[in-house]
Amino acid sequence: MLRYRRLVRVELNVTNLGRSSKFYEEIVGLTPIERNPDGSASFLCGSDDCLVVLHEFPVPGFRSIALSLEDESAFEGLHRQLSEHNVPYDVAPSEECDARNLLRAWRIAEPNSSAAFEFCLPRATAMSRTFTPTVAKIQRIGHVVFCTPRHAEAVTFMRKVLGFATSDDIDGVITLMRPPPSPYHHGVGVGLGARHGLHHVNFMVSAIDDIGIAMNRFKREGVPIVFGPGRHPASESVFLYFLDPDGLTLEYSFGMEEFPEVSPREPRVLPPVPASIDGWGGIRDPRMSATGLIQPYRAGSGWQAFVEGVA
Ligand SMILES: CC(C)c1ccc(C(=O)O)c(O)c1O
Ligand SMILES: [Fe+2]
Repeated sequence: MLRYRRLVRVELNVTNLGRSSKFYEEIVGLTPIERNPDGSASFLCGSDDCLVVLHEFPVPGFRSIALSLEDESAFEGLHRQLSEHNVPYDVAPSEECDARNLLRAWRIAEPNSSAAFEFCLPRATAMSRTFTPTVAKIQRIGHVVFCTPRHAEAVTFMRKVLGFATSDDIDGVITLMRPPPSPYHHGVGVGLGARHGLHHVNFMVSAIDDIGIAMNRFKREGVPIVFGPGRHPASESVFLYFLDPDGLTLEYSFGMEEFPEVSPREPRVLPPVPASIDGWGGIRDPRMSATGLIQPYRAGSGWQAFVEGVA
């Protein structure tokens, strides 16, 4: 079985790097650490040392997601899986690994959405930088949810090839998956959508107060709240969704169900009704998850094979 350590990095495309850098630092509460040689901006996210990297790009949306694997043997398992299913992968050059303090990293394109998935092994020596909680006690990047017209096929790929386990399914609408042996209800979600796009990025916070304080901060700062506060019946999380300056949807949540590695409960299929998404009866703003395209990645032709023109 493929064994993952955690969701370690999400890279997003934003149309104005200065504006978004200020937002992700001052409103979301990430710790800026550096401008990268390619001009992107890196932010520490949470006590788990996750990274959010923002790239300036004409079309806002998703660029890549990175999961760390448990150890070298997991790479052998990943190689077997990708080879058996004819999924090409690119190997990170040594200078990229040096810059990111990694032993190794591979990148694939999820075949249905062309979303770039990276798999990496961090070096044992942690980099000398720490997350400083400011406006929210963020623990980690909680999950990334994509949308694609090929929802069922993408779920099958993530289950059969990447070994993700389904925790719950909102019937035919959203499938919430966890990369084993992660205990958290989901780290990746796939939604049915008219576009290959970003649905939202979740930040797991430490206390219910983080949600309430954020709600009032967003109101003061004119940040659009598009859903919540509410509670997800699937993961039991209390949530609050809001928009970044490009209209990308972000979520704070607290209190997510955790699964035991041995004998976890069976996945449920919840009916495709609003009550399956918010037990408190909230109604989503139509702007929620309406913006954000996946920048396609074309594996097999070099580490930086992102398609520059996104339709
Ligand atoms: C509305 C979305 C996709 C959703 C549904 C359920 C949960 C959960 O149970 O935690 C989420 O986090 C979601 O973002
Ligand atoms: Fe979510």
